[in-house]
Amino acid sequence: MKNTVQTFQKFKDDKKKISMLTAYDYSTAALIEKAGINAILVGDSLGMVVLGHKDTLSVTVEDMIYHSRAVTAAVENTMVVVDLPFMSYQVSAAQAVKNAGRLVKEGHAQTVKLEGGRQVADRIEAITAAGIPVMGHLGLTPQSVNAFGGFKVQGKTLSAAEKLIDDALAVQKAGAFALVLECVPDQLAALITEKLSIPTIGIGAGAATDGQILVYQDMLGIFSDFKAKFVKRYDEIGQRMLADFKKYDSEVKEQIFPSQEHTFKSDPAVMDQLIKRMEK
Ligand SMILES: Nc1nc(=O)c2c([nH]1)NC[C@@H]1CN(c3ccc(C(=O)N[C@@H](CCC(=O)O)C(=O)O)cc3)CN21
Ligand SMILES: CC(C)C(=O)C(=O)O
Ligand SMILES: [Mg+2]
Repeated sequence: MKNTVQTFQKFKDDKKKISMLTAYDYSTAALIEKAGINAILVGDSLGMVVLGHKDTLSVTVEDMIYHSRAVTAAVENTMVVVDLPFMSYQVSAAQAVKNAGRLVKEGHAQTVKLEGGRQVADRIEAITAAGIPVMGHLGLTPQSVNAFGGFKVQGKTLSAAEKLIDDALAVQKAGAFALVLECVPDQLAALITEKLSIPTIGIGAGAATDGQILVYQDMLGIFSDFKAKFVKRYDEIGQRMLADFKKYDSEVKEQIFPSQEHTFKSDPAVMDQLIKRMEK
C-alpha cells in the first residue's frame, strides 16, 4: 500500500501507529521499504551520522538533494519526507517555498519537514499552498541547538509546556499534515497528540504519539557518538562491522582472501602464447 498524507491521516483516525526511520542512501532505503515501514525521513541528522559534524547546522540544500535522490530511487510505497536544512527557510516564506521546491524537483521528495512553531507558520502555509505537504517539528529542534545550550529535553516547565501546545496548534492551523515531537515529556506529548487532529510522530516523546521515528544508525548500534535515553538498540551492527573489517584485514595480510572461488581463471592456452610472445 502506498503511504500518502491521506493514509497518514487515516492512521490517526483509526488509532493505528505510524512507523518511520531515517535513511540517507539507496541500499538502506530499499531494506526499509521491504520491511513495510510507513515513511522514511531523509533527516538533516545526516550532518552528524553521515558527515561527522557535531550538529546539523552546516547541512546544505545540496546535501539534502543528493541524499534524497538516493533514497527516492529505492522506494515505491514508503513516503519520503526530506528535512529543510538550517537557513533554507528561516529567512522568509519566499525562500522556504523556493527551497522546498528544489527538494521536490531535484531531490524527488514527496513531502518536506521544517522546525518551529508560530514563528514559521507563514512558511508552512506558503509551502503547503504550493502543493507540497509539510511535516512540522517541535520540542528539541536541533537547528536551535545553540539557543537551547545543547540537545536537551524541552517543555519541562509549565510555561514551556503551554508554549509548546500553542506552537503545535499553530503548526496544525498553518496546514501541516503531521508533527514530529522530539524529546518532550510523555504526558505533554500525549496531551498534544489528543488535542491535534493531525498525527504526531515521536522521538523521545513517549508511547502515546501516533507514530515513532528513530535514526536508523542509532537503533542498529552503528552510531556511537552519543547514546540518548530514547534510543532502543535493536542490534549491535557496529560491533559486527568492526569484527568483519578486522577479519578482512587479517585475511588479506595472511593471503586467505581471495581464494579460488573469488578468482577469475586465466585460459592456459592464451597464457602460454602470451608468455612466448613476451620472451621474443
Ligand atoms: N544519530 C542521531 N540521532 C538523533 O536522534 C539525532 C541526531 N543524530 N542528530 C540530530 C538530532 C540530535 N538529537 C539528539 C541528540 C542528543 C540527545 C541527548 O543526548 N539527549 C539526552 C537528554 C539530555 C537532557 O536530560 O535533557 C539524553 O540523555 O537522551 C538527544 C537528541 C536527535 N537527533
Ligand atoms: C530526528 C529526526 C526527527 C530528524 O529531524 C532528523 O533525523 O534529522
Ligand atoms: Mg532533522
